[in-house]
Amino acid sequence: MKVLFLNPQGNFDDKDSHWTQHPDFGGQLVYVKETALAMAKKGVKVDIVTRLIEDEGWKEFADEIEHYQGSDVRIVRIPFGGKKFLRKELLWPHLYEYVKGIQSFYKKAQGYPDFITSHYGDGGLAAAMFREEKKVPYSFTAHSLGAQKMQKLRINKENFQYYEERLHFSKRITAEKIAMANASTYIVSTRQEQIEQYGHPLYQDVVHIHSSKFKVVPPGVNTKIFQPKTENQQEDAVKERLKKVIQRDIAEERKKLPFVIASSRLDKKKNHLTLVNAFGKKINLRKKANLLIVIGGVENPYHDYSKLKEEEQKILDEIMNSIKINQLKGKVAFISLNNQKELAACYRQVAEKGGLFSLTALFEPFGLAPIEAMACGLPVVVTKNGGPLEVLKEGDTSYGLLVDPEDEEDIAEKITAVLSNKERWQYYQKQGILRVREKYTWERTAEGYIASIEEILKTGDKGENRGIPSYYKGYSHFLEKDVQQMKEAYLST
Ligand SMILES: O=c1ccn([C@@H]2O[C@H](COP(=O)(O)OP(=O)(O)O[C@H]3O[C@H](CO)[C@@H](O)[C@H](O)[C@H]3O)[C@@H](O)[C@H]2O)c(=O)[nH]1
Ligand SMILES: O=P(O)(O)OC[C@H]1O[C@](O)(CO)[C@@H](O)[C@@H]1O
Repeated sequence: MKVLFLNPQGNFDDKDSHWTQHPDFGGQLVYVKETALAMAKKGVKVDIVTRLIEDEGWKEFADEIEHYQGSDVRIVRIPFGGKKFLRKELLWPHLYEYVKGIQSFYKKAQGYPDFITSHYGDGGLAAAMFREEKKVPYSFTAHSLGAQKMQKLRINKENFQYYEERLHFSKRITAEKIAMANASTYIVSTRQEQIEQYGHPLYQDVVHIHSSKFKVVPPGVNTKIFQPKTENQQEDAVKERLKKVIQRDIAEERKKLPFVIASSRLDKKKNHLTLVNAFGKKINLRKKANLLIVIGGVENPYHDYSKLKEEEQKILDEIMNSIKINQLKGKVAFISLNNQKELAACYRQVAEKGGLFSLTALFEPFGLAPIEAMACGLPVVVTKNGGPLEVLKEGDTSYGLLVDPEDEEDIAEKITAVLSNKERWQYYQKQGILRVREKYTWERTAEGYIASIEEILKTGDKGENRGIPSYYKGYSHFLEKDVQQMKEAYLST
């Protein structure tokens, strides 16, 4: 069986370059790579199909074909939308060129795939356009849906146009709906995603939340990387770097305190700010811990972060401002980590000193970072908005603490509750490790995908035949009326 993973945004290479150092290089790439590798290990022929980029700043993505070391999985890069890097919000008008490129690549080479898995609205739209012409069924994995992002960014009548011009939500929501309507199956990470995220009013004309198309397939954790205490030199390198950061950023009298570590992309919806403000406003929290913020690619934000993208600089400006007005200098440290191995080593160092992981995202569709931190033996205190609600609580059993990400009091209370009670800290350390071992492995994710694909290939394509607006094939402009229509629909929800 031959399966393509369509993931036009971000990019892939053997070194996982740029991961989390750009908003388009995050968990979705981890998810696509790990699921593809795990499926290939089970004998499936897998290609990850993404974009060919010939750009000074993105040198890793100029080869048409690349292999992951030790795997048959190929990264196939199709030229579309010019040569320069484009952030995901700017890909919409070029996806048909991507589809035509895929068709000619596979026609020449070795024939079309049996099945396509599509990722995010852009991958889903491309799969729908491919299927319309070549009748190959596909699954849709949202990773993140536009409606929730709009809500959490508090988009309203006043700022709608501002965000539309930058993030093109009307193009994204329209694409997501096309992807949903024509898909044979929806792969979701949690039941919560199926009911709450797909259940948003904006999607109700194309999806029924109790449809049999839904398959709950949880993502996994690479437990070769994310595991409790281990003896390897990576620890020493990171241990040294962490020591220097403590020396540089933490006041003398506070050096013994444990860390609360935050390690997500600098994206507004990750909401680092409320966590920093909680430190600033809640003395009981400050007494118990220092804050450690992971920022890939920036050595010392107290000194300079001008190399970051404009959006990320704005987010860091807010964080630095909060540190200033709350007199948090000496209580907040920054560390730059360049890959998952270093991240895991840092998690283990924080766990050794009795710290914990926190993520106060306004909305987190699933959240790979929390389960990775748990796998390293770190208790977690994370947002209750989204996937973590289902990951950290099953029946009466709790595997970590859930907080309202906009309530500094709640955040401070839950963090200090774990840090001030050794038994509770040990309980959540154990629960976290157990939860990941029981439920989150990429092998099981691959099994879920293969079972869904085999079922579709046996019972037939379940997708509708909903047409694709000519804008996405370059025959027209995105019509103002479509923007207005989505704006009214969104503002009425
Ligand atoms: O220095 C770093 C820091 C983080 N990461 C990785 O980046 C990923 C972050 O993933 P996640 O915590 O899931 O956040 P997002 O990047 O926002 O991922 C999106 O896609 C994921 C997969 O579907 C979902 O879990 C998220 O909810 C969704 O927002 C993790 O695997 C981290 O290991 C690195 O590789 N290097
Ligand atoms: O915040 P947005 O625009 O919904 O995009 C999030 C998506 O971007 C990525 O960071 C790209 O990897 C994904 O992890 C995620 O699916």
